[in-house]
Amino acid sequence: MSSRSHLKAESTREAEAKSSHYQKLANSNRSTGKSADKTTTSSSSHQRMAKSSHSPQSDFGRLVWAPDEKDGFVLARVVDIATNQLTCDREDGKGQVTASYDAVFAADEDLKKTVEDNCALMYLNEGTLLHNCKARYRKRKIYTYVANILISINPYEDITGLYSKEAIKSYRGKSLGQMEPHVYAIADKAYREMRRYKESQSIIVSGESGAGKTESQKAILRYLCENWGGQTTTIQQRLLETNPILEAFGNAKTLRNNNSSRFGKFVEIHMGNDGLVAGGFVSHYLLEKSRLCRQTKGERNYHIFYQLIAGAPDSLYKKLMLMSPNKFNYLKHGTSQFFAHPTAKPTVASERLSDATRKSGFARDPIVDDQADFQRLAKALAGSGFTAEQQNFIWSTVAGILHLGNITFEEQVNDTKGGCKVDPASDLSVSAAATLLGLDTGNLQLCLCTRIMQATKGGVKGTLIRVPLKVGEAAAARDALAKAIYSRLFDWIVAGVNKSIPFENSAYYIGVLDIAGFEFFAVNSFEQFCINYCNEKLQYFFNERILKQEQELYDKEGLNVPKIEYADNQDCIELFESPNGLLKLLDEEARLPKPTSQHYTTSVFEHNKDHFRCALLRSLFESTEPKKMTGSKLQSTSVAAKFNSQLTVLLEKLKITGTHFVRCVKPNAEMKALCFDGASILSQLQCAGMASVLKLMQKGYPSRTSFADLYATYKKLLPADLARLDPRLFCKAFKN
Ligand SMILES: Nc1ncnc2c1ncn2[C@@H]1O[C@H](COP(=O)(O)OP(=O)(O)OP(=O)(O)O)[C@@H](O)[C@H]1O
Repeated sequence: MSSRSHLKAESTREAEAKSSHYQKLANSNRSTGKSADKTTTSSSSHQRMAKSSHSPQSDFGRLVWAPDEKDGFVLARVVDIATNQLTCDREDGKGQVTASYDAVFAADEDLKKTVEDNCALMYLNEGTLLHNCKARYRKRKIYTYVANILISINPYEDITGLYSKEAIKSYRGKSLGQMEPHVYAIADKAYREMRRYKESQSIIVSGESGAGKTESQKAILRYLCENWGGQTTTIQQRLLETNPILEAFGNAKTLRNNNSSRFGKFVEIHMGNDGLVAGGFVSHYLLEKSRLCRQTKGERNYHIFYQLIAGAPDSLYKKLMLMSPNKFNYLKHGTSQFFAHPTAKPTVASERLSDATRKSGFARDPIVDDQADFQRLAKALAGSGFTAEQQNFIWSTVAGILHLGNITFEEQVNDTKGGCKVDPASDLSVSAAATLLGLDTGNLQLCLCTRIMQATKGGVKGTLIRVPLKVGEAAAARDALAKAIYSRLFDWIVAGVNKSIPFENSAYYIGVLDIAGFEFFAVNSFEQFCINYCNEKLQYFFNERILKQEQELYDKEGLNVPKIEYADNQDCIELFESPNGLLKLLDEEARLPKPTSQHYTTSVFEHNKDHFRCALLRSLFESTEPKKMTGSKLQSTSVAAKFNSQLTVLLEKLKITGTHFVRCVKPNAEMKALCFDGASILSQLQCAGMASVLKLMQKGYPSRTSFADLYATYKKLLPADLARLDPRLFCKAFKN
C-alpha cells in the first residue's frame, strides 16, 4: 500500500503537516493483494470528531464553519445551542446563521493553516476542505490533495512556471507529497506504480464542463512524453499532436467553455518493457451530434468549420466554395464570431468574417485561435501520417456538410402524396454539397426528398418503394445525413490518429480518462442523459475503489473503524440498466412505428414507479435475463446501446488497472481568473465524493507506512533478538 518513499517525503514537509497523509487511501485498489507487507498507523488527533455534536455546552462561543448559500461556508461563532440546531453570529458581521448540528463544522484549530494535503488538518470535513482550497487558491496554488486524490481548481490564467519544462523534470521520480501538489505528481505516481507493480494504470480526470479536464489530460500526456519519450521523437510528437486534431473536430465553444470537448476520451499512453513511450491509443465516446446542425445562442459548431473558413489558403477556400459563417445554416444560429489568441493579429480576409466578428472583432482566448489553429491542424494531420489526398478529403467533407445544411425544401404543389422538392433557391448548395461529398447531384436530390421502404405485404413482398417526404421530414433527413457523415468522419480521423501511434511494443499503459461531468440543464439533451449515466457508473467505481475497499481493508486488519455511510448510487444505475430501465425502454420506444417522448416517459414511470422503494422484493420476481429482440423495425444498434457497451468495456479496463483520481473544479461560471465561488465549488466537491472521503479519513487511518520503513527506523535501537525478526513479524511484536 504505502511505500518507503512516502515516509521520506514526510520529513521534507512543513511541521504542520507532520502526520503525513499522502498515502492513506493509497491504492486502496491494492488493499487485498499487495498490501501484505504494509501496515497502518493512526494519528490520534484525527480520531476526534469535528462536528459540534459532542458536549454541546463546550461548543458555546466556538468558531465554526456555518453553511452559507453564497460562499458555501462562512466563519461564525456559536451563540445559541438548541435541541436540534445551533445559532451562530457570522464573523463578517452580516447577521446570524441557524443550522442543524450536522451542517456545522468546527473551525478553531485549522483556521490559519493552509496545507498541501487536506488530511493534514485537525478536522477533516467539508468546511475545512473548502477553506483550505480557498486559501491556497488565493495564493495561486490550484492543486490540493485529499489523501492521494488530487483536487485541481481551474485558475483561468497561466500561472508562471507551473507547467514549465523544469517543473516536468522536477517531479520525476518524486513521491506524492515531496513536492507541491501537482497533476505531474499524479502522473509520476501512475508511472512509478506501473513499473513497480507491472500493471497498467488509469488516471480518471473528472469535473464539470470548463473545470480543466482536457488541460489536465494534456499536461499528463506532456509529462509522460517529456520524461519518458524515448529515443525516437516521432511517436511522442504524434501522441502530442492527437490533441489539436481531436480538438478541431470534437471541441466547440459553449457558454461554459470556449474549448469544450463534446466527446469523452480515454487516451492510453503505452510503454515498453524499457519504461519508454511505445505508442498510444485513443478511445472516444459519444460525440455530441446535435451541435452539428443547431447550436444554442452564444455557442458555436465544432471548431473545424471556423478554422477552415478563417485559415484555408485562398485556392482551397475557393475550391470548397466557402463563405462567411453567416451564410451557412449550420453556423449562423449560434455565435459565428471568430477566435484569436489575445496577442494575435489575425489576417483573415474581410469577406470571410462573420457579422459578429466585423462588429465586435475577434473573441480573444489563449487556447482557441481559428486562423492559426487551421495551420496547426494541417501540420498535425501531416505529422500523423494523413496524406495530402486524405487531408483534401477531410476539407471537402467538412465543407460539403456546410453546403448540405444550406439545402432547403418546398412543397410539391401538384404532388398528391404531399411530397416535397429541393427549393430551387438552394440548387447551388445541392451541387456544391454533391461535388464536395463525391455524390451525384440528381441522386442526392432524390435521396433527400424520399425514403426507401420495403413492402411487407401486398404486391411483390420485399419490393423497394420510394416514399416521398414532407418538407419537415426532408429537412430532418438532411440533418441526419449531415450528422452521420460528420460522426463517421470523426471515427475515421480517430482511427487514422491511432494508426499513427501503433503500440506493438507495449508492455503496459497509462490511460487518462477525460469525460464530461454531471450537468443539469432546464432541458437535458439525450447526450447529457448518457453523460450523466456514465458519471453515475464512474462514481460507483470511485465508491467501490476508494470507499468500499478502504473499509474492507480496515475490517480485514481488525481495526474497528466505524462504518462510514456514503451515497450508494447502485439504485440509480439499475434504473438505467434494468430490463425495464431507461435504456431498454428507450430502445423499445425507438422501435415503435410512431415513437413519442410522452409515451416513453409514461412507460418509464409505469415500469419504474416503485424503483427506489421495493427493489429487493422486485428482484425476487424478476428475471435478470434481458428481453430478446423480436422482429424489430430497428436493426442497427441504438446510440444508447452502443454507448452502454462501450462503457462496459471502459469499466472493465478501469477495474484491472491501478487507479488515480484527479477531481477538476470549475471556480466560477464567468470563467474569470482566480474568482472563487464557494457554494458552487462546495457542491462540485460533494458530487466528486470528497465529503465521504474526508469522513472516512476522519474516522479511519489516514497515515500509513510500510513494515520495512518502521523496521528500519527502530532496528538500530533494538536488542539483537528483536532486530533479527523479519519486518512484518517485528512490527507485530512492536504492536504488542
Ligand atoms: N491549469 C490551467 N491553467 C490555466 N488555464 C486553464 C487550466 N485549466 C483550464 N484552464 C482554462 O480553462 C479552460 C477550460 O478548460 P478545459 O477545456 O480543460 O475544461 P474541461 O473540463 O475539459 O471542459 P469540457 O468538459 O467542456 O471539455 C481552458 O480552455 C483554459 O482556458
